[in-house]
Amino acid sequence: MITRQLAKDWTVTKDTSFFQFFVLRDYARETLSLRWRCWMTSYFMQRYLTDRTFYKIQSQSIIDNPDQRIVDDLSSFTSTALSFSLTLFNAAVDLISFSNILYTIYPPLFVVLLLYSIGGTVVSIFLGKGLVTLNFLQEKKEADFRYGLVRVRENAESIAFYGGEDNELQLLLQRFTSAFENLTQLLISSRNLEFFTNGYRYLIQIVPAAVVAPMYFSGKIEFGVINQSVSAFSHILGDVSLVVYQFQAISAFSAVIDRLGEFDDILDSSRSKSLSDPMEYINLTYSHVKGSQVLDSNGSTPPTTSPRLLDVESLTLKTPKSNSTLVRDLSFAIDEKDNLLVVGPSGSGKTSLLRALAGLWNTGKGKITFYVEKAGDAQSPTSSEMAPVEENSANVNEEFGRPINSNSKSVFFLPQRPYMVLGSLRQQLLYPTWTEEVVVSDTTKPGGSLPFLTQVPNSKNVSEKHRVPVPTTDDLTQVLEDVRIGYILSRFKGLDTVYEWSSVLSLGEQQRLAFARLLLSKPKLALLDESTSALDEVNEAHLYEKMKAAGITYISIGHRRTLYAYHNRVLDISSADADSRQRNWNIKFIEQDTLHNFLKL
Ligand SMILES: Nc1ncnc2c1ncn2[C@@H]1O[C@H](COP(=O)(O)OP(=O)(O)OP(=O)(O)O)[C@@H](O)[C@H]1O
Repeated sequence: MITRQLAKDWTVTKDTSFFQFFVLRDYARETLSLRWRCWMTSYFMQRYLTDRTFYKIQSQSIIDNPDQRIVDDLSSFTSTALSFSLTLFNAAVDLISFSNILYTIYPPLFVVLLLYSIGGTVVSIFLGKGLVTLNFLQEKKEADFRYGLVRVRENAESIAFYGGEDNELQLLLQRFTSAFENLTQLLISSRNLEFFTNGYRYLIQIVPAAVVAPMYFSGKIEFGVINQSVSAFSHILGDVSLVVYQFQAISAFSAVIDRLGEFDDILDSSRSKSLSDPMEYINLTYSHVKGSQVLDSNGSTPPTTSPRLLDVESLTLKTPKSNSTLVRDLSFAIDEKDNLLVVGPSGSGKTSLLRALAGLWNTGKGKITFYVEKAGDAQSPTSSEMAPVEENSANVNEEFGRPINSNSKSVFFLPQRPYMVLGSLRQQLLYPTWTEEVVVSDTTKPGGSLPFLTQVPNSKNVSEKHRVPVPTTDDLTQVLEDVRIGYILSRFKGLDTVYEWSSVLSLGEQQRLAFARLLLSKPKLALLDESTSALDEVNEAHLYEKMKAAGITYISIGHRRTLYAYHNRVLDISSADADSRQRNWNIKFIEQDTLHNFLKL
């Protein structure tokens, strides 16, 4: 009795262990897939955020929804690729084991089975050939729909002010309907394929028994061989019919591969050359050599002996795709403490000039040279201390003569729309000069970290890369006082609480926060695109005074007359005439008298 109970227990334990094996196998597969995804995600993200590829993709609308490709496609690629490989491996082992059995019993049965499966595969491919495209479109449409919802969340206040809920609802419904219609097509195609697959699966079940039974009745084989042949037959049928049985999953997988392949090609091409690949381009360089100080009667070069910061030579700037000329043959130079105001009618190309200076646009021709260090150099010496070494072309792509990453912290750009990062107030202030290294804890190892994410080569290491000490809490508090938004510290309970800053701060406060970043970063040259447009004149004057006191030279774009008071020259760009070869700009010194007249008007 006891022995029987023990034997039963042992059998139960044995069965349980057998099933535990499957649990462990699935766990191992999922873990492997997760790690693979982790590596691929950091690999794709790193290339996406290098060389401003994200900007090129977005501004030139090169591919749809890169975010969805990084999140969803990579996830389903890694998990499906692994489970397919295991399925293929199992099928191969199964096929080898059972082919021999079936072939020994009755070779023609084996041949019939092979022909049947080849025929089935051809018909499935024919019936389901539209599924890949439909799956590709489904991914795109679902992502478009989700992006529409994200935009509503991001622009909640503007939509609420406009009272645009009904329009938003219609736009979102359009996107959803489009996804729904495509999914309906997908379901119909899948249904047709499924009809065939079911027929294919059951039609042939009877064949092995029907073929082998007569052999049993004629005494050629034993009864057990019939069962053996049926079992071997169905195993081999499953193995050689993988394409037929899994066609829907395979078509979804190929859609994912197509989307990722397309994305991968874009990321690769962006690395080797510009995505637009024009014949002519603007040559942007960062140099350690002091610029020559040629005096020019038209005011494009100031008569000073201060160190040179920027040279713009014969710059003709065009829009990226339409190739229409915005600025023709522009030349000017900026020395230290030489503050330039850029004015002109709306749409004349003022922001585009800044885009060219930042290296975001290179369509056109001419040369831009910054005489400052690029990011990652040792702590900046003053310009007068700069050694007259040969031109620094380290950040210029030799092959194509284009900047690889000229995001020098000696030159600081403040864009027209203030940008608030996701995070705490401290992170807002440290952005973009300092950043904390990403360390993601590995839940499988207490206190461990995932190696793939921490080894991203591009992640900035504060202490080594910038060698400028990270501002302390006191520095951050002080700079908030300097830009007159010290009060937000008590309102938002210190520097380390996380809010949706673009929603809880007014536009003017966001602009002052952007100036706080600038003052902390202490660049040599700041390029400001209507960066005080939301501020009152008193605050505007205060911020310009702070910049001057910090020894920052600046180029500003703006429409306000009050801005003339903080600049010594003005570059006036007029709208370019497509038929004319004349230059459409002029540059003048701002005389105090002229200034007073202006301000009086
Ligand atoms: N990505 C783009 N592709 C093609 N054309 C563009 C692109 N971005 C802007 N433009 C066009 O380039 C022209 C100049 O734009 P830009 O933003 O430089 O004007 P702006 O002088 O700064 O105007 P505003 O004073 O209104 O800000 C505009 O006609 C604009 O439509």
